[in-house]
Amino acid sequence: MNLLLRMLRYLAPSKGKIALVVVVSIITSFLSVISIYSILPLLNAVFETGPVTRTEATHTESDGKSRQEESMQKATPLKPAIGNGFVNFDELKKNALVTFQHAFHAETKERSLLNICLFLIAAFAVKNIFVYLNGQLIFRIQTKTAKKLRDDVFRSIIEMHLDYFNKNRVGNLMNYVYNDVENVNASISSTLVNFLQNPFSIFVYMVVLFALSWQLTLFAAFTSLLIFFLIQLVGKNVKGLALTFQTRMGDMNSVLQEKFNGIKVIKATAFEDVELERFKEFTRDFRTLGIKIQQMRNVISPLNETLLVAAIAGVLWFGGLQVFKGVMTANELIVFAFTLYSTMGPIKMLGNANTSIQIGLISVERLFEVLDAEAVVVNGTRSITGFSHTIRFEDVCFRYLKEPDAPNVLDHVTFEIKKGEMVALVGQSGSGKSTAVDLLLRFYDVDSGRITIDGVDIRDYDFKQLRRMIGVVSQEVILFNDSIDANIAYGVRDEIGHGRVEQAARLANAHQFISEKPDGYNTLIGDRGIQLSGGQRQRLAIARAMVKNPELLIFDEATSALDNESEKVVQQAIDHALANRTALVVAHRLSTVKNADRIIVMERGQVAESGNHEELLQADGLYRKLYEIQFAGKTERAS
Ligand SMILES: Nc1ncnc2c1ncn2[C@@H]1O[C@H](COP(=O)(O)OP(=O)(O)OP(=O)(O)O)[C@@H](O)[C@H]1O
Repeated sequence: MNLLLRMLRYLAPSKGKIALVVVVSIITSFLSVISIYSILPLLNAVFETGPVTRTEATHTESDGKSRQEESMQKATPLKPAIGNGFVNFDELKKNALVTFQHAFHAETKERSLLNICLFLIAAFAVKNIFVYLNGQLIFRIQTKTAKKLRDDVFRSIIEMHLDYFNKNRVGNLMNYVYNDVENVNASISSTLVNFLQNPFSIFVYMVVLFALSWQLTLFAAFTSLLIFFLIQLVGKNVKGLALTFQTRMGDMNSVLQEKFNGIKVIKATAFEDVELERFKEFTRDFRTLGIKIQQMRNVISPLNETLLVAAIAGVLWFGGLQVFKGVMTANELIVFAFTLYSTMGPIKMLGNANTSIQIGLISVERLFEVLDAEAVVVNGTRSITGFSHTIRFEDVCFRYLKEPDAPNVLDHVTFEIKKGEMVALVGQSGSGKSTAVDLLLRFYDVDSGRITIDGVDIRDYDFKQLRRMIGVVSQEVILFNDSIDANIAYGVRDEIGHGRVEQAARLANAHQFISEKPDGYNTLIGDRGIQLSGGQRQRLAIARAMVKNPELLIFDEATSALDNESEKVVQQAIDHALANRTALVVAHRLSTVKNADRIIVMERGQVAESGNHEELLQADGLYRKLYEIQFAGKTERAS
């Protein structure tokens, strides 16, 4: 119930349109009845016997009553009313027919026939204009609601703390934004059609059916229910299989995404044939399932038709008997069959509505879970655009897993970065260097201790402003499929001109290679910057960090090795970037940090030692060991 109420809140901005749907639905339903009912005089006119001459027509007219009217009176003798005067269907039918008869009356029978045909066209045309109008209205309502929901879900996901993305697979998140919203979209349309539009149609069709013959209507209702029940029974099996098919289809998408993303590894290991064999196995299963579904569908279609024909035959048989008894005319039986056929559509939709609404509700529940997810990293209110003195880690402890026996990834870490200093974090892989950076950026919050900027806990600051004053070059270079210019100016495009972009590119040693590209700064670099070399990608990442002239530069050095030439150019770019700037460098190559004001050596989440390069070499501790390992590696490679 709560879910429905919340969904109604999403529909609230469209309440005007929803009211319009109701009005248009009522008009459409009445037009449907009028258009169907006009068939009866048409049939009466056509099935009147004998050639019609003008004299005859004039003669009948001079009698004050047309032959058609007479025959109609004959064909529809007064029958007893149904109920206790609530609805006198016979009167209703007779009046409707006489009204139509008068409306179409003309000098000749041919002319009357033409009038009826023209009216039929006009009535159906007007009705269909309203049907179109309703379709448009409903589509606008459902897409407006789905758009708002999709925007909200995307906002909610993109604002989520980083750990949320560690715990949720990308495919799953994409599912929320695409499939779940799509399900809700379909469900809204189905609900609107079924609860605003179809009830009116069914009601007026029912009135027509009862007016024509209440006995036949009851018989038809019983037969149809039986047939629908049988059809639903078969349909259920297909639905189950179709769901499995959809899941497999989703699996195939994930497999393809993974394989194409990892195409380099596949090629480098010459694994194409193995992957092809795996894929063939997958498509084999896929095909088998497809055949099963199609087999059922192929059975269902003729089966449904046979059952429907059986229902219609039943109605015609029962109706025929009514005609023989003189309870209804043959023409009325034809109109009855036509109306019954028109009623089937809305009733069938009503029957299917439940499934669509249930699927929609499951999706709504999942989406509201995303929307309700609480922020683990709570934003502060203090504004920050720069700092004057010190950034301090004060006895910081942190662990990713919050179980009591999980080890601390950072264990009582204390160090500081003074304004203008370059501080380096070094240590073996997994010692907690990147985690310290992530805490400073408030991707996560410390478990105990605190990080301060100019003495203020960073949890008090607005974290978006905090992040904006920090330029980050991370290990993994993330570029977008856009121009070089847009990639460098990412996030600050509206604030800076091309001059600043070029200046940053020069600082990052990137200007030259950019200028050599055919479109210069407007060159598109492909998905994830695939059209650039590793070194070029790194230099663009440096330019991106430099372009905002950050108060603090965080440099998480890439572990992937570049060739000597690229390494030299990238190192130069790093040196330019670090000059005269407060910087925190996570370094793997100790050559990068020789000039650092302070080097913090991390070991298993703790600060093992700190000092400058010379001091640490002399201390003869972990730093010296690491240095010697790297140095030995270099000399080995050189020899
Ligand atoms: N999202 C995460 N969830 C759980 N554990 C994590 C997560 N990220 C890192 N860790 C663990 O935390 C520890 C510290 O990782 P961190 O990335 O900070 O190390 P690092 O010193 O930067 O390593 P490297 O030099 O290899 O980049 C490692 O043991 C790692 O496995």
